[in-house]
Amino acid sequence: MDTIRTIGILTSGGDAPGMNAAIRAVVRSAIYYGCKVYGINRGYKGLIEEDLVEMNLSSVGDIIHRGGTILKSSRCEEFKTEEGRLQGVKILKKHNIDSLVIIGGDGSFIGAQKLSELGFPAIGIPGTIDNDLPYTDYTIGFDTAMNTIIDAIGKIRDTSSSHERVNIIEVMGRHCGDLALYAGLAGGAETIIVPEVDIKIDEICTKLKTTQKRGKRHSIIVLAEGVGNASDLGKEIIKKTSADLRITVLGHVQRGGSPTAFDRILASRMGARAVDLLLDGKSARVVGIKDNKIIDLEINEALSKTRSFDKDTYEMVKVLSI
Ligand SMILES: Nc1ncnc2c1ncn2[C@@H]1O[C@H](COP(=O)(O)OP(=O)(O)OP(=O)(O)O)[C@@H](O)[C@H]1O
Ligand SMILES: O=P(O)(O)OC[C@H]1O[C@](O)(CO)[C@@H](O)[C@@H]1O
Ligand SMILES: [Mg+2]
Repeated sequence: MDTIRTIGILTSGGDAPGMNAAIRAVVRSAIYYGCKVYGINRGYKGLIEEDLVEMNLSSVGDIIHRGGTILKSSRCEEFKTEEGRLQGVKILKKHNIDSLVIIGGDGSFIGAQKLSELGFPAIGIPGTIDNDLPYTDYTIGFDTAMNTIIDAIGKIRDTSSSHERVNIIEVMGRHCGDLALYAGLAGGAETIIVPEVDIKIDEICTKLKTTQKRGKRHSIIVLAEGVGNASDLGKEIIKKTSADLRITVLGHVQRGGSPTAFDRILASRMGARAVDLLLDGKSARVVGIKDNKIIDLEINEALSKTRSFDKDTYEMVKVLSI
């Protein structure tokens, strides 16, 4: 346990279902091992503004099943500046906080990396629906968001089928196509469009025509937001096919809701590992999961990895959706 006695915890960037389960795991493990924990509200913004409160075992009661984050989240431009970060460190030191657990996505991890460069011990837990961190198989929230999308696809499929329509469903994920790919596969989408694979409008329209010819009454196109917007794509498809087409932009419904069992378990395991690392005197590391094993690695190494898209699954979907 050595020197670490007071841990700060915050959630940053877009919220993700399962963040609460991760907070619970960090707080409960840390207290179990005799540490004090401060919850910092509203991410890096709350840190700079000294919005923090000491947490106890009950602070994290009744939250494992709740979406969102009890600590709230934000995007904070000021933390991208050296002055902002130094102010953050000043607040942490004022409260004798000697290490920080940051639950967030790639942007939040850059914040954590820069904090580490200032000599402040930080550990990152990946919490984002986007699944866009290459060093880990899954980020907390991805599974829940994927299931939310699948649920929506099922409902849209019913009405698309009744009306023999094409429906484009635009999903989140920033520059990452994972949500579109796996939700599209599980939802039986006819076409999946992701930023990682170039697809021409003619290919999309040909697929529509061939599936219609063999009697399919509906067509679901899942579009990742990183490619472009559904409305522009819809106009192009109508020009070439005169399809009866509707658009659904799923939006922030994908960020909410009770986390799946997978996300709750993942978050709990990652939260506990983060505390273990701090107790072992480690810092500047991030937690992840590979082949169902919880892993940790240097934050610099994690951020330097490049994403490899699951092209095999993408190609398989093409075969299965003919
Ligand atoms: N280059 C940077 N230097 C310092 N801090 C950063 C940097 N980039 C991002 N951050 C901090 O992390 C916050 C969250 O980043 P961002 O908005 O990219 O979300 P994220 O953590 O990637 O999560 P998500 O993508 O799921 O919304 C930013 O608002 C900022 O405070
Ligand atoms: O909540 P905001 O700020 O509109 O951000 C939306 C973005 O955040 C995410 O939900 C998570 O990074 C993205 O998928 C999406 O592009
Ligand atoms: Mg991000």
